Amino acid sequence: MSEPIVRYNDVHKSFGDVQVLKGIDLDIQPAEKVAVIGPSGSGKTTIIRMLMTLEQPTSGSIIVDGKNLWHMEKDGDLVPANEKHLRQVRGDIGMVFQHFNLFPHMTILENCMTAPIHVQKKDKESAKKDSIEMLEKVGLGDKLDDYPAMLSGGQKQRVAMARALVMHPKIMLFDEVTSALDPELVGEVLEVIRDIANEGEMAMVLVTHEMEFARDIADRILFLDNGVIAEEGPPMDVLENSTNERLQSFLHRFRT
Ligand SMILES: Nc1ncnc2c1ncn2[C@@H]1O[C@H](COP(=O)(O)OP(=O)(O)OP(=O)(O)O)[C@@H](O)[C@H]1O
Repeated sequence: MSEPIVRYNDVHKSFGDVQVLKGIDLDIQPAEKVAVIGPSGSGKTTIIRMLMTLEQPTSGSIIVDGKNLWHMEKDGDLVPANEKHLRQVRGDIGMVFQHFNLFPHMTILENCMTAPIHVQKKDKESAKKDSIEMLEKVGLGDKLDDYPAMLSGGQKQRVAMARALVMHPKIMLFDEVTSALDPELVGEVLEVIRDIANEGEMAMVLVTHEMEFARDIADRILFLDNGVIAEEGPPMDVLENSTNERLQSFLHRFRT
């Protein structure tokens, strides 16, 4: 097996007195697709927000592509990471949120071009070319000059995906990206994720309540319960064959 692209080592996270993650050990392989399921409040979002450096573990470490997220080497010692180090690590990771977080005053093309120009320091022409290519890939090649307010929720979410993809991340994180959508718009967004997954190159971590979708595209499903990974394995094992009672009752709620 190759070196993992992501490694969590005994990661704990507390907010005040509340222990949200209680010892997460997890390796994710390059190109692996991992779906995270679990009850509300079990820590699913916190797990992936930590990968994006939006939250810092209370203890334990997270390694992304060989780089420690929060610490860097200096003169042979591990010291707290500086902004430059964090920017470098973040460069490997793209994230799509439940709420689209688009810039309302920019066209969708400008929304996509901003990070390549300002973060990756690409020239405007190549940022534009890449952004158009990604927007075409998510089916929005005819909307380049529209503003976010002119788009449906599904289209906005597809812009958010193009904006993350244009950075060519090694890992894509999806945090309940269909939860805020009207039911009839969910399919078009899942279809785009499925296409990205089928290309196969990137590792993907998806927090989702779409069990059928998780079954279809994930290599592995993690059931997070009360801050620990209570069950994990291939979709069939987790969704059909597990004897974990908490998992069974969680799944039962989706089936009824
Ligand atoms: N910034 C924060 N400050 C304080 N508490 C927080 C913070 N972020 C998360 N929490 C708490 O941590 C717990 C886990 O939250 P998290 O969002 O990771 O759960 P989740 O499994 O994604 O839930 P859901 O399915 O409802 O989105 C919750 O009790 C939440 O209130």
